[in-house]
Amino acid sequence: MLGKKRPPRPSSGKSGLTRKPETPKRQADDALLTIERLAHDGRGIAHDAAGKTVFVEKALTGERVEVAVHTTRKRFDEAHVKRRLTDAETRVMPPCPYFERCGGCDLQHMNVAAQRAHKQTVVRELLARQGVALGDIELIAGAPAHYRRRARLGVKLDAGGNVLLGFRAQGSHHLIDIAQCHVLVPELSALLTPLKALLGRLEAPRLVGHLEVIKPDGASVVLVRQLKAHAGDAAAWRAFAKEQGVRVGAFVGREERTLEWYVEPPVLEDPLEFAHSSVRLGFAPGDFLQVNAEANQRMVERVLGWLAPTLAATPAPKVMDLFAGIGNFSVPLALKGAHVQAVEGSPVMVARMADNAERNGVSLAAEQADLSDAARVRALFEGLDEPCCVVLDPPRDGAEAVCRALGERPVKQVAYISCDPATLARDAALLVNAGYRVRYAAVADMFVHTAHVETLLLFEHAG
Ligand SMILES: C[S@@+](CC[C@H](N)C(=O)[O-])C[C@H]1O[C@@H](n2cnc3c(N)ncnc32)[C@H](O)[C@@H]1O
Repeated sequence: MLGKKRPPRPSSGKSGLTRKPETPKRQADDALLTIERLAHDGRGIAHDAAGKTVFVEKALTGERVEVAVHTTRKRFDEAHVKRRLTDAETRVMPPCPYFERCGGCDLQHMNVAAQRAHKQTVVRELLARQGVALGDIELIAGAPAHYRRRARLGVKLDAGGNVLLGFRAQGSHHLIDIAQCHVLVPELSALLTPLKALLGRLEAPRLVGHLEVIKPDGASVVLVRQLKAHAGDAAAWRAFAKEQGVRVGAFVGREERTLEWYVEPPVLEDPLEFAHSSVRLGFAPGDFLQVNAEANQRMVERVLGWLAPTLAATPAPKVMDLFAGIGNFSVPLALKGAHVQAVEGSPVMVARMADNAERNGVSLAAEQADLSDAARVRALFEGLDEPCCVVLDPPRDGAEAVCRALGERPVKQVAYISCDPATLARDAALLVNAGYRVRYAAVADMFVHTAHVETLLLFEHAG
C-alpha cells in the first residue's frame, strides 16, 4: 500500500512502550528515516530528527524509507511507508496478493528464514529483559505455507449487496475479500471461491454472521454462524455440502448457539504419528486445536524428547499436564508410560480428553480446574510425589499462579509451551528466581508469516 494513507493501527502491546491514550490524528508528517531494528510485532523502529521513536509498518532493518505518520502518541509515532529508497536483503515479494491489505499475516515481506530469526530474537530479548539468559534456541519448523487447518472467515455485504468473505484488515473492522489464502491448507483455500458463490446465492445472506472452516483428518468442515434459522438457505447449504464433498453445520440463533449438522456429522480427528505409535485425538467445534498440524507434531515430539530420560525411569513417573485441552500432550505422554494427571479449565474438553485416552487405549486422570486460581493450584500441588514433571501450555495470559506454586513446591522438570513470549518471560523469571534453570529452548514456527511466536522451554530444578 505504498503511498496511501492508512487508518491508525492499535498498539500491539509488544513494543515495550506503554500504550497511551491516542491524541488526535495529525497531518501527515513525511520524513526520511532509516530503520534501526524490528519491534517485537515485526514493525520497523526508527527515530525522527527530534529523537522520537517511530514504528513503521512493513519496513525492515536497514531500509531507508519515506514515511507518513498516521498516529501520534506521547512517546512514539506510528507510520506507514510512502516510498522505499532501499531494500533490505531479507525483503521478498509477498507471496500473497492480499498481503498489503489483509490483516491475516504481517511478515510476508520478509523471507521465511529472517522471520524465524526474528522470532528467536524476540524470545531472547524478552527473556533477557526479565533477567533470564538463553543459550541456543532451536528452531522447530513446518511447511512455510498452507499450514493453517482452522480459520474464522468474516462475511459481509457491501453497499452494493456484494458478498465479501475473508479476514479483517490490520487493526480495523474492514473486511478484505479474498479468493485464495497463502496460509490456509489447500483444501480450505480452495473452498473460498465456492463459499463466496454460495453466499451470493443465499436468500438471506445477512443472517450469516461468519464462517469457520476446519480441515480435520477427513473431509473439510464448514460451520455457519446462522443468526436465525432459514429453511431455504439450509437447503442451499445441504446442496453445497454434497457438491463440494464437505460437511456443513450451523450454530443457529443469536443467543442459543446450538450446533445443527446440515449433513451427516463429521468425525473430527487430529492424528499424531510417532516412531512406534500413533495417536488419534477426537475434537469438536469449539475445542482448542493447534492450527498447524505439522509444527504441532514436531512440538509434541520435542517435548517428549526433552522428557525422555525421566519418562524412561522405573517406576513410571508422574507427569502433570496443565492447560491440557483435548490431550495433545497428555495422551502421547500416557502412551510413553507416564502416570498423567491432566488439568484443563473447560469441562467439555476434560470429557473429550478422557474419551481420547480411552480411544487410544491409555489411562490418565483428567480433571477440571481454573489454573488462574492460586488456592486451587496450590491444592493441586499438595501431596505431589517426586519425581514429577509438569507440562504447561497456557493461553496468552500465561501461567503466573502455576509458576508461583512451582516455585513454592519445586518439581524436577517443567516443560513450558507458550504462545505469548511476554507472559512467558514474566513466568520464566518466577521459575528462575525459585531455583530453576533453562535447560533447552526452542521456537516453533507455528504461525509462519505472522508475528505470533510459539516458544518451548525446558526448566530443571537445581535441588
Ligand atoms: C494453548 S491451549 C493448549 C491446549 C493443549 N495443551 C494443546 O496443546 O492442544 C490452552 C488451554 O488452556 C485452557 N485454559 C484457558 N484458561 C484456563 C484456566 N484459567 N484454567 C485452566 N485451563 C485454562 C484452554 O481451554 C485451552 O485448552
